[in-house]
This record gives sequence, structure tokens and C-alpha cells, in this order.
Amino acid sequence: MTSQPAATALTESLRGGLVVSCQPVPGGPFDGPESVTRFALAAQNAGASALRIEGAANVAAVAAACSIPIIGLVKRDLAETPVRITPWVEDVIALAEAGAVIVAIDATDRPRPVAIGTLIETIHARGCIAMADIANVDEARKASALGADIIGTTMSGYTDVGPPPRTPDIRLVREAFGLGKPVLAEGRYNEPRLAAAAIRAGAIAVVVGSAITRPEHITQWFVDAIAAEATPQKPVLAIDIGGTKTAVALVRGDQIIERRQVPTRPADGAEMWLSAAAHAARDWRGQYRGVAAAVTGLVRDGRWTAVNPATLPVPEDFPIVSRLAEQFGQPVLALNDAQAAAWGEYCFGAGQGRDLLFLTISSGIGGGAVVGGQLLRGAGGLAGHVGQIPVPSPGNRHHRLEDLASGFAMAAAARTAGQDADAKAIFAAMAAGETWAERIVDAAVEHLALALPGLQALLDPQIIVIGGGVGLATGFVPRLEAALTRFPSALKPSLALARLGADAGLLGAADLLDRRAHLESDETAPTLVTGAAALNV
Ligand SMILES: CC(=O)N[C@H](C=O)[C@@H](O)[C@H](O)[C@H](O)COP(=O)(O)O
Repeated sequence: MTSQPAATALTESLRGGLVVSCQPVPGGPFDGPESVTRFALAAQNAGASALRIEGAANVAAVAAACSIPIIGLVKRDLAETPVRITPWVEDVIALAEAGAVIVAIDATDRPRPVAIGTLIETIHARGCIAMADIANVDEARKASALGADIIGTTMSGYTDVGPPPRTPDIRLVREAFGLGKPVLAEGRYNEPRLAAAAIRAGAIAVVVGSAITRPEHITQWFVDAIAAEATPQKPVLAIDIGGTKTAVALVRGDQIIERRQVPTRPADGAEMWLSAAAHAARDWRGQYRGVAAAVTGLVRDGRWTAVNPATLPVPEDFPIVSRLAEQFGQPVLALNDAQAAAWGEYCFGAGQGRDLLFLTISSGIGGGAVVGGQLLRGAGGLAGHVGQIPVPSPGNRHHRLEDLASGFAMAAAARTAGQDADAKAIFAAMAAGETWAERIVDAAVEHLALALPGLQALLDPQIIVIGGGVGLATGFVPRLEAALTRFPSALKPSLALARLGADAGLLGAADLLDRRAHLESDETAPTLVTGAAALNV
């Protein structure tokens, strides 16, 4: 019998290494001891620290050819039990005799012919190390109490009905690591970065099978990925709820397939705003695969709150994500409209992949930033709310940038000047040579010009994209550029006009929903949306 120190030393020899499971597809062209041995030798030559081999005959063949440790198992398809991996005492004995130094057994909580404790005792009596293949942390705890030396996450995803997930169960690695026993991460580690993530989660080593020794599976992954890309997906239903209008659209990639618009009636309240959107999209039911909402105000942890209730009186912490999920019965994402528009301009508009700060200057002022290819949402969803920046003003009252430089601010300034004109009329008057209108536009431009160098210094974006009805009005950006000439060149932003107009938020939100779907089950992917609100939109 292997002494405890020898068993510990052997287990330790696995630390930080790769275990290659050489289990060809049964009945496939690689099935049989000769191919298994070739796979094993190739793995050993390339630096594997151990092998996982199924069947006593294969174990014997590999043991004769390779010098690295073998984890042995026997797979049986039995009528009376769902347990497949090493169900019998005889299997343990045959594996030990064939040269396995570690014997893996199914240690899931399911009906079985032989008790887990009995199998572990037999493994130990034969001088081997017991590896318990489990599907959850409770099973890991029980197997550990019964004397298992190594925990394997092998069975996660294979004990429930339905197809197994695509990605490995890294959370289980982390949980099992907390029990203090060595953990071998196993099951669907199909990419090196996933294996690396398992090590970060506390695994002593990672077992990789299909991605190295099942060409049929690897072929299928490529076939499926190519086919999925070649077949057009259902569109996303994008919803943009602004202070005056609500737009709904079917979006695929950078294309708006169909778009409708209804007024937002501020007095109706949040439930009705959502119902109005659902009503506008009612005959698209069944045609989309998710709902992406871009809304004025702050979205934090799936809850919606007004930043400036004058734009839209959103109640505090309205559960927008869960309410939309109930309305539409689809996966939902929601975020601030200007953040969504920033992402839209970054992907498909003026940004085209360049880091940017986006400013929408219309009735209010909103914004969003993409830095290092990531949309900044911030810890609470506030990142990019440029219109909320406090601005010094006469009398030292609390003023925000949007109180002084937005379309509403310009209309208010016009009233003070004795003119009844909204932003559109002010620009028309300026074009007609009215000096009162020019003064109002220049005052708004001046407030923005004072804010932009500070934002440039903070984020250093490649461009600042200006959008919104006021931002895109004739003469606005040239005047802004002129007002910026007095600043040092390092602080002077490079300005660009937004290209997607009113569709930026719809396109950006729809794209984010798609990206989240890719990331959701993948703990290792870089966070698309930074801050504590990551992906929780
Ligand atoms: C669930 C089950 O029966 N797993 C088996 C256990 O030995 C093998 O079929 C897997 O190939 C092995 O776990 C490695 O996993 P992957 O091939 O995903 O890298």
C-alpha cells in the first residue's frame, strides 16, 4: 500500500500541471489500446504531468509505454444505475493491477451498486490514490469525509437532465478548493485560457480530454461555430425610452430591420412606459431572441432611477429588468441610453473601434465613455453622465452642465431674452443673423468648451463624439472647436460628429445584449462592462 507521504508526494507532483485524458470516442477510428498509447505518448512528450485512461487493457498498454502517473477508470453502462465511472470493486482491482496509481470513481449522490466508502477502501488497500468524480460541492464534502484523496469536478453538468453546458464549472472548482482537498478541474476545459482560469480558482491541475484526444468533438465545434455564423440569427428587440419619445426596433448587428416610435408620456409612470413599448412591438412577438433597453436615467443592478427627474420622472429603483422580463419573457438587458449610444457609436458609428467619449446634447445632456475597448458603467451605473457635472455660475447656485448648455437651457435663456424659441428656432434665428440667438448658442458652447478639456484630461479618449439635436445643429461643433483653440493642445479633444443619430442607443444596447450572451457562462472572459455593475444590466 502507498504510504500517506508517498501518496501526498504523488498528488503534489501533479500541481500546476496538465493531465491529458486519452479516451477516444468509443467505436471511433482512434478507439483501441494502440491509439490510446499514441495519444498518451504524444501528451507525455509535450509536457503532460499525468494521464487519465479508461479501461484496464488501455491502462496496461499505456503503463508499459509511458512513465508519468496514470489515473485509471472503467466506464460501464449499467441498466440498474446511472453511475458509469468505476462502479465495481472488481474494476478498482483490475485498474490497480494494470498500473493505475490513481483510481477515479463516480462519487455522485445517485443510486449505485457499491458504496463510495467501499470503493475508496479498496483503492487504498490496493496502494492507490482515490479520485472522487463529483458534480457539486456537497458530493465533494461527502467523498472527502469518506477518505477520497483528490476531488475531480468531472461530473458537473452530467447528472442533470438536458444537454451539459458549453463551458466548464469553474465555480465548483473554487467551492471544492475551499474544502482543503486537492482539486482536479475536469470537464469541458476546451481552451487553454479556461484551464488557466481553473488554476486561478484553486485547482491543483487540470484534466483535458476532448480538446486533445477527440478529433470528432473538435471537428464538431468548428462545424457548429461556422454554421451558427453562416445562419442569420433572430434579431434583438431594442427599446429606447427617452423623455419625449420611446422607440422600438428589431436590430440585427448594425442593421435596424424595422423601427417604430410612440410618445413617452411622463405622467403615465414607468409601468405604462414599458407597456407602451410592448404595445408598439406587439406584432413582432416570436421574432426576436432578447430585449435590450436603453433608457434615460440611471440603471444599477437592473433597477432604474431618474438622475434628472425633469427629463423623465422615473421612480427610485424601479425594477426595469425584471418587469421587462415579465412583459416579454426573454433575456433582458437595460442600461442608460447615452451609455448605449456611446457603445453604438464605438462599434458602428463615428468611433469604429476607437476609444471615445460620447456626448449627446439635446433637450438634456448625456454621455458615455468607451475606454480600452470597454464601456464604462462605473460602480453604480453613473459613468459618463457628463450633463450632471457641476458648473460654476452666477450667484454660485448649484448648476449642472445640462442646466446651462442643453436645448432646454437655451430655450430658457431665450425666454429671459424675451424670445419664445426652442433650440431649433434659436439655431434658425442664428442662421438668419439674429445676434440674440448667436449669443445664446455661444453661451452654451462656452460652458461645454470649459468642461471638455477636463474630460480629455481624465479619460484621454481618441475622439469626443458629439451627437443630439443641439450637438449636430449647423454651426454648433465649429463654434465649439473655435472655443477650444485657447486650450493647450494636449487638452484639446479631437471632435467628431455622431453618425448613428437617434439609432445609436438602439444599436448599442442590442449589441451589448449579444455580447453578454457570449460572456454570461464564461467566467474567464474579460469583463465587457466595467465596475461593480458589470453585466448586471
Ligand atoms: C462525464 C464523463 O463521463 N467524463 C469522462 C471522464 O472520464 C470523459 O468522457 C471526459 O472526456 C473527461 O472527463 C474529460 O473531459 P473533457 O473531454 O470535457 O475534457
